[in-house]
Parts: sequence; C-alpha cells; structure tokens
Amino acid sequence: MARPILTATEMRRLEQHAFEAGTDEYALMERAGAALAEATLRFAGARETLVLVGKGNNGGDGYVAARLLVEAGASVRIAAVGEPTADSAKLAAKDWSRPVEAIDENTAPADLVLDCLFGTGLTRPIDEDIAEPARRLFTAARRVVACDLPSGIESDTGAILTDLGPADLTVTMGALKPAHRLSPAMQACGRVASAAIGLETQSDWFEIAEPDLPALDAQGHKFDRGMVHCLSGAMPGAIALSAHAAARAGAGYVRVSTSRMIDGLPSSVVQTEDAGALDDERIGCLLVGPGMGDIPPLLTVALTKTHPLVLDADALRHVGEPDRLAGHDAILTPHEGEFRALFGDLVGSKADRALLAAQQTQCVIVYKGPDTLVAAPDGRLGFAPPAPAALATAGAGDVLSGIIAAMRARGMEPFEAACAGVWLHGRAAEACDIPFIADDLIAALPDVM
Ligand SMILES: NC(=O)C1=CN([C@@H]2O[C@H](COP(=O)(O)OP(=O)(O)OC[C@H]3O[C@@H](n4cnc5c(N)ncnc54)[C@H](OP(=O)(O)O)[C@@H]3O)[C@@H](O)[C@H]2O)[C@@H](O)CC1
Ligand SMILES: [K+]
Repeated sequence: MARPILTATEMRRLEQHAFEAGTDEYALMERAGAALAEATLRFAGARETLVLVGKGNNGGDGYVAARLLVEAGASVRIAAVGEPTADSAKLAAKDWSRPVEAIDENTAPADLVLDCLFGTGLTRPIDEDIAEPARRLFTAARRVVACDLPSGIESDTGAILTDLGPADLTVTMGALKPAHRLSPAMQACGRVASAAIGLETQSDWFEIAEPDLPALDAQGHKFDRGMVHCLSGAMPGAIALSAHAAARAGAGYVRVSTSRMIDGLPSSVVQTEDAGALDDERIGCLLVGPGMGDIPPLLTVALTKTHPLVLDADALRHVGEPDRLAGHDAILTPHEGEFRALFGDLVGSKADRALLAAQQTQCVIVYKGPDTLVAAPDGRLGFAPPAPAALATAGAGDVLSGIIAAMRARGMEPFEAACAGVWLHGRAAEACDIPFIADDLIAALPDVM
C-alpha cells in the first residue's frame, strides 16, 4: 500500500473534518501520544527518557507519550519551552502530574530524547536559546525519537530551518509529510514509522510503493511483452546500459539504432542501421538521450514519431523550449541541472516545481536526486522511498531510463511506468553490495521483480 503524503494545511483540514464529524480533540491527541509511546518502546525499550516539549500540539503529543512511558516503567523527565498554548496540549499537560523542567543550559541529558518541540506548526527558525540546549541534549542522547517531524524542519518543503541534529526514528502522525521524503530533511529523519491515528487520509501525493507489474500472457509472443527502441549517439556506452536494463526489466524486444557496432551489449539486444526501423508500429517506447551528446537531430527525429517517449540526459539539454513537447506522450527524467536548464528557476518546493513542470509540458516528470519525485500533469505526485546514496554513480541514470522505457513498453501508463521504474531502481540498489556500479544494478533487477 502506498503511504499518503499530506501538507501541513491538508493535515489541519483533515483534523478539522474529524472534529466536525464528532472526534474529540483530546482523544485524537491521546491516540497520537499513545502511538508515539508505543513506537518508542518498540524501538528503544523503557529507558531513561527526556521528553522535550513545545507549546503547541506537538508538545501535547509529548505530554501524553511521557505519561504512557512512565506507566510502561520508563524513568521520564519533561523539559518544556513554556506553558502550552494549544487547547489539547493544555489538557495533556494537566494529566502530567510530575514536575516540568525548563529547557536551558542546565537541563540534564538522558539516554533517550523524545523530540516533541515542533511539528507541522513550525513557521520560522528556532531561537538559539531553545536550539542550543536542544542540540546539546540531542548530541548527548544515545537515541533521538522525533514526534511527527524532527524539530527545525519545514514540513512542506523539506528545508532545515534550524539544525538540531538527526533523529534515529521519526514517528509520523496520520500521514507522511513531504519533508519525510524531501532532501535535506529526509536525511535527518532516520527511520520513519507511520502511526495510524484514525484519520481518513487520501491524497494524490504518496510514497511510491511496490508496483503491480503487467502479468505475462501465457500465449503472448515477444512483441506483446513490449518493444523498446533506443537511439544511440556520440557515447554508445550509455545507451548500451539503458538497452540492457530495458531487456532485464522485462521488455520482450530491445533494439538500438546505431551506425557502428556497440561493444558489450547482450546478443539478444538487436543493433540496426536501418532508419526505417523507427517507423515500426510495434515500438512500445522510444528512448533517446543517454550518451546522445551534441547530436540534436536525434531528438528531432524522435519528436517526429508518435511512439511513447522517454527523454533523458542530453535529449533534455536539447529540448530548448518546453512547449516543444506539447502533444507528445513523453516521460522526462531530468536531474537537478537538467531540470533547471529546461524549466529555469520555477518557484516553490521541489514538489511544487515538479508539478509545475508536468503541467507546463503535459508530460510525466521524473525529477531525480536523493529525493526523486514523479509528477503527472493531473497532479499525482510520487515520492521515492529512500534508496542507497551509492546510487549516485556513473550510468545509474541510464539504467533508470531503460527500466522506465521497459515498463512503458510493457503497457503501463506513463505515470505508473515511471513510478515502477523508480521503485525497481531503488530496490535493485538495495540488493547490491556497496560500492556497486551501474552494471550491477542491471544484474540485480531479476532479484527485485
Ligand atoms: N494536524 C493533525 O491532524 C494532528 C496533529 N497532531 C500533532 O500536532 C502537531 C501540530 O501542532 P501545532 O499545529 O500546534 O504545531 P506545533 O508543531 O506544535 O508548533 C506550533 C507552536 O509552535 C510555535 N512556533 C512555531 N514555530 C516556532 C519557532 N520557530 N519558535 C518558537 N515557537 C514556534 C507556535 O507559536 P506561534 O507561531 O504562534 O508563535 C505554536 O505555539 C503535529 O506535528 C502533530 O505532532 C497530532 O496530535 C494529532 C493529529
Ligand atoms: K518534533
């Protein structure tokens, strides 16, 4: 099941709906605090714990969790920014019958810190009179568990407004937030556990989950399983990686247009000089860009065809105006530099920019990075689950575009094909020993499909 991802505004709206439908405000906080306590106990056991609480509902969750951790046998202290201001948090604070310390230079460290300072309500950087002691306490703790978000992180953008240090576990309430899957915040979250607190979450934004790959037709032949055609350019090694990956990702037939024999391709990948091959109606996806170099006519030729397209790497550099893509059934796979070169400086978070680009081109955008996003023109947005940092290696992008082309040729619609490709690519990386090279990703594909 794909986990939904909600902005802070959407979370508040959801919470409001629940209240209007009769959910008691404090009951919701009780559920959040209970989920936090339970996840903390599972992660770290009942140990010496310091709960840092802010004045809002994130702090409220902390008061509830602190009480339940005491009931579970942990030794717990609370240190607070100040008196709670949110209504439910006031109730939660009342149910805590023990002393509350201040957060300052005298606050004693503990084995486990439960960070309930700020969640989705953070609006600005944290003042140093709180940030400085909090940082010291984070560093001194053996484990840090964050409630909803590590404090200092902006929920919608994934920006770190104030760095307190990373959490080992983040327990997210009701739904994932964009920051859990956007850099640099995602690297500060540690493991992210979802706590169901009884809110009905539905969203066009979600964490990409294991795809349902098209079933193999027992009576089908190779062309039914999808034909990928690749255009080779100045550096054929790159398109060789893509073509090989497409074949391993289950395309029934993979062919490369090339004027000279490409070394290292499996014999099953057909190499052709015949320009007419491009008009073959059986082509399920045409891939151009990896290793294309400065040969813009390759892109021009691709854009004269009506086959579904995957445009990657150098092809993206040569598009020029995004309007040129209008009417094409295309998936674009830019990394940050290619994205900026093509779309300029769009405003907003990475999520906003990805969606703007998809709307502008009416194409699916795979906006690559440590926090890869897949955006569709209709507003769907897939966030990649974390993948090994070792994926930033030569040729990994060529492998990704080959896998996506295979998914498209196998009949998946563009957004689904792109999400499936991103998921398989990440899992293939997890299946490899580190350090790995792009070729190893291809070899690992059968293990994750
Ligand atoms: N929505 C839901 O469905 C559910 C939400 N739940 C929980 O509620 C959390 C959201 O709670 P929230 O809205 O009260 O915000 P929160 O993060 O506690 O911070 C707000 C407080 O901080 C203050 N403040 C802000 N920035 C500041 C700064 N830099 N430095 C200093 N102060 C700053 C701000 O004050 P002000 O801006 O007015 O000065 C306000 O007092 C959410 O993350 C989750 O844990 C669950 O319990 C149940 C389901
Ligand atoms: K927090």
